[in-house]
Amino acid sequence: MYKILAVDDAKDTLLLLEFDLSAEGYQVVTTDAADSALRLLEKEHFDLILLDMYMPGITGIAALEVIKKKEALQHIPVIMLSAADGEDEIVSALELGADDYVTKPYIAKVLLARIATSLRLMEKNRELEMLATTDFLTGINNRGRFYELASKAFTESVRQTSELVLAMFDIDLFKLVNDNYGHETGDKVLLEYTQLMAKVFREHDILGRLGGEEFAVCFPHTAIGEAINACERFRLCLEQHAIMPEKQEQETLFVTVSIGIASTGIASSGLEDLIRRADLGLYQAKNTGRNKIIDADKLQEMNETQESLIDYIDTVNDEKTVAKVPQAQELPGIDQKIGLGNVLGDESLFKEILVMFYQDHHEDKEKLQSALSAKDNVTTKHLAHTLKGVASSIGAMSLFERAKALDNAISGGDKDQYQLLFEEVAAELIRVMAGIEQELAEQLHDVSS
Ligand SMILES: Nc1nc2c(ncn2[C@@H]2O[C@H](COP(=O)(O)OP(=O)(O)OP(=O)(O)O)[C@@H](O)[C@H]2O)c(=O)[nH]1
Repeated sequence: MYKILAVDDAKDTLLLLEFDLSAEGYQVVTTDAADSALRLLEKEHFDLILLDMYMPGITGIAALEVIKKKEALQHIPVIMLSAADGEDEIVSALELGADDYVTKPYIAKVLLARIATSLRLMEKNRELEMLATTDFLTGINNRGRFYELASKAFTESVRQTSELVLAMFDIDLFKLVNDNYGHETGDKVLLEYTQLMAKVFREHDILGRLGGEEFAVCFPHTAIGEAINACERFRLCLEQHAIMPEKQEQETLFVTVSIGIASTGIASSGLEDLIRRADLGLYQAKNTGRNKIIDADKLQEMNETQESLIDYIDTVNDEKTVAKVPQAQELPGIDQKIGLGNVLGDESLFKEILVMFYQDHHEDKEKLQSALSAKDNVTTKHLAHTLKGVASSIGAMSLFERAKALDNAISGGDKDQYQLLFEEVAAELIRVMAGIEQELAEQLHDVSS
């Protein structure tokens, strides 16, 4: 049943409204002043407001202005009730966002018809908003809506100096589910996975599907330890959750998830930075066996400890005797802190890995281009996916982000974007490879000869 708030200083009009609207099946709440109406709107939910233009104290127009400026109220349709001669006021009310107006004394049939039209429009708007903000398969926030809500929560956390945590989730080896059980079962897995998420996480945690099998949760007002516990609970629940495939003859299946987590406990320049760090944790989880949670803040702390250890060793030893890996700025596109951290600070191993990376991937640009030209999405996806993984291991974070964008676009079938995203990957590949070529020329030569 729709609930309508009727605001008018004339008691007889309120009585009439209450009678006419109740007879039509609406729930009616009446009040004779705008300030009490605004208080009621703070406390209760209403589907429509009937607002008299002229009232002592705060006028209807002033109240309308307040309503249309408040995010939580501005979507409620407002029908102004006005004396027949108030044309200028009617125009200003419509300009301020009133949805309609009805002149007094009103004709019940006309008023009811206009209320019905406004409510119908409101429902249509709600539906459109749902479609624009909800993921069609799982019913949770889509990427755009997730970013919008998480950004708001982030700003709020800065204002209130409270901690906020962001976790990125990626179902492990999900491609195999589709390959072995079919796409329909893959969809079922995504749906049950989301239902489990909604069950395990709290109502005010923000859930979103960012694309494919990648999800995120933003935990406002939460300490990192609590968020890790919640994620661990989810990881365990999922691991034990049996899913019935669509084809009955197939065996029950189980999936696992890798999770990267980061908090505002460590200085964050913004939501993007938090997401980037959580993403880094996620790919570390993927690269070190999957089905686990990696706290990216710990990775950072570890890197910082290693860095000070390296600095200490450097000062103790004679510079010439320490085989130093080129510094971060000497290797374009590579964050040495991350790359070195991934091999626990072992510099010579890091060099070897860079050489291997060069050997295995310096022709990826050409390979990607020819796969794209041949419209061979399987090969393009494979190349982008692999590149994404290895780029994160060596700390080539920009390359990682670009390969990931291409990988996601292919998973989402976003064909218009392929060439553009490929060009971004290609440009970064050239930069990273040229840096390695220049700095590690000797090692590359040793390996090839
Ligand atoms: N059924 C189904 N599959 C999807 C959907 N969106 C993306 N996918 C599939 O998800 C798979 C993602 O696979 P990859 O990105 O290769 O990664 P993975 O197999 O999960 O491997 P790791 O992430 O390395 O553990 C691809 O096969 C996509 O086709 C969807 O809405 N439904």
